[in-house]
Amino acid sequence: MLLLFDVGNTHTTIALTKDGKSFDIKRVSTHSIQTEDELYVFLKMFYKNDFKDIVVSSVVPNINYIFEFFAEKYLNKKAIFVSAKEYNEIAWNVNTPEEIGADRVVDVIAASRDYGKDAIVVDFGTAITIEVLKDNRYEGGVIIPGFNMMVNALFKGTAKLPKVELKPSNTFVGKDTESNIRIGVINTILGGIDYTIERIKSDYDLKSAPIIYTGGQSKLIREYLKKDIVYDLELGLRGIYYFYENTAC
Ligand SMILES: Nc1ncnc2c1ncn2[C@@H]1O[C@H](COP(=O)(O)OP(=O)(O)O)[C@@H](O)[C@H]1O
Ligand SMILES: CC(C)(COP(=O)(O)O)[C@@H](O)C(=O)NCCC(=O)O
Ligand SMILES: [K+]
Repeated sequence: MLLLFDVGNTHTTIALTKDGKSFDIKRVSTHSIQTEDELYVFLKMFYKNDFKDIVVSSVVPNINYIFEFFAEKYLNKKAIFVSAKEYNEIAWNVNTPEEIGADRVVDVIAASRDYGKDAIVVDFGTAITIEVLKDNRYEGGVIIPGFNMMVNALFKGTAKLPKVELKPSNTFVGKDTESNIRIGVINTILGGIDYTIERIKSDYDLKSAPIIYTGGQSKLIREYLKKDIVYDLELGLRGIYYFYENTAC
């Protein structure tokens, strides 16, 4: 069994898998991961199996050492970390491939493996990212503040605005402060993403490319997705598995 970690700035998704198709998933808050021994105790509560390898997609480098210590101490192995430069089935057509967040790398790997050589991926996490894949070439993308980040920014940056609960609104004109914020934080961003995707489609001739939404917060907007959008919550986990298959096997 393989143990996969998708370490995001808010949550870490832990997944046990044999085949990269089905996953036994647990979610922890990333800041709760403090030592390799605590991680071991936590994992033993949920998983009885032994782990063949651990594969980590991390965008929080200052806790990567915990996974290294865990792998050495409890598996007598080296933890495997996702990075663009080690995956050569995709051309990383950006200035500094080593700079691409591992979560974006695995989204792109899984998109190319499961949806074809062209795809547009939107990952709704702490930050929202858009990835452009054209002819199996990663052309780069977009980074947008996440919904919660924007609610917090308005709350911390003003005297009177409250921290509102995230709920999309089906109107574009708010009648009270909360709905004004919700429309500003969610509806305008979704509209901006739609506009950006239309521009990407015309600039890169990607008119028929699949549009894939993923990430913890995509659950929030699922009922607002247009019919031509694919909702794939396990995209990144499959990408970690494909990375392992391609680089460690
Ligand atoms: N099941 C959920 N329902 C609603 N919001 C969620 C859910 N899971 C995560 N979130 C929110 O989405 C944001 C980040 O989601 P997540 O994908 O876990 O982020 P990251 O990968 O950046 O750690 C956080 O603000 C978190 O509170
Ligand atoms: C943009 C991100 C913060 C998103 O991470 P997340 O919201 O999943 O925590 C992450 O992909 C990252 O740190 N990227 C590095 C910069 C780049 O990809 O260009
Ligand atoms: K993410």
